[in-house]
Amino acid sequence: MSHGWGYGAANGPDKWGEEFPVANGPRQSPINIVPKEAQHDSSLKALKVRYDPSNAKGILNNGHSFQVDFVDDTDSSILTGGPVSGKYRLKQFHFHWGVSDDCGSEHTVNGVRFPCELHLVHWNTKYPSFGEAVSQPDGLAVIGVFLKIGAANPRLQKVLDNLDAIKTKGKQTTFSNFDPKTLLPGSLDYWTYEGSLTTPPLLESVTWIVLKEPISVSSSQMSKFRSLLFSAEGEVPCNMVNNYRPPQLLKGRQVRASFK
Ligand SMILES: CCc1c(F)c(F)c(S(N)(=O)=O)c(F)c1F
Ligand SMILES: [Zn+2]
Repeated sequence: MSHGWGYGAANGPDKWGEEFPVANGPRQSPINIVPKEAQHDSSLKALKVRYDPSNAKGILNNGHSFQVDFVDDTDSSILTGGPVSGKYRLKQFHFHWGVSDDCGSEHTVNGVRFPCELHLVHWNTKYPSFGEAVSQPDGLAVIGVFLKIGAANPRLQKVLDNLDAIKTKGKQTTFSNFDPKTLLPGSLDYWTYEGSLTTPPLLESVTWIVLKEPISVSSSQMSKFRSLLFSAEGEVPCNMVNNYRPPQLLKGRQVRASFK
């Protein structure tokens, strides 16, 4: 590709394989989840997340989404249990969304798309850093949470209130004292499978943990996501919408359920 990857016709998901051949690999993400084909695994543990709000550091428009970054130099914000062994440290969370409420999520359930999907990215502390972990088959664990149109979500609003300050690519601002646990639904029931990053470099290093229960978001809150720009200040404005990769082939993988 002559220019960086993105989500447009010229540089979008159908073109990523030209620069990142792993795009056609055996464990790519996202996938369509078919609950009836997901096997309940009674050996799966309950998901355990403990986050320290003081680890929240900043919020950044990275030109593909926006992310909230966390201090990850201690074990104070970690994921344990669930399908993983050991401790995984929270690095960042970000979202994927559509141009309208009928699309936007990366994972789908029985082919149903949600307007938005939250990803909480954690790395395995058996490795010295995120940078080392991201290329290892057991390097990352990402919790995926669907957002469904309903009542406005006041906890999500605390994040959206900061988007005016990061409208264009490369802009960032401080973001502190926030507990991402407040963005999780009441139930931590999950589906899990072995997959990849859903953006280039598409590394096959992610244990996916997709929560069954969505959280709510209002249509007007969705408009706030769509007010961001892919483009940098001074460039032709390009609305940050449809920053999702469509479902990829399962290629024989098993999806397990933590619940009956
Ligand atoms: C390399 C940084 C990064 C991403 F850019 C990203 F999009 C995802 S995703 N959508 O699979 O959750 C990650 F997990 C991740 F670690
Ligand atoms: Zn993501």
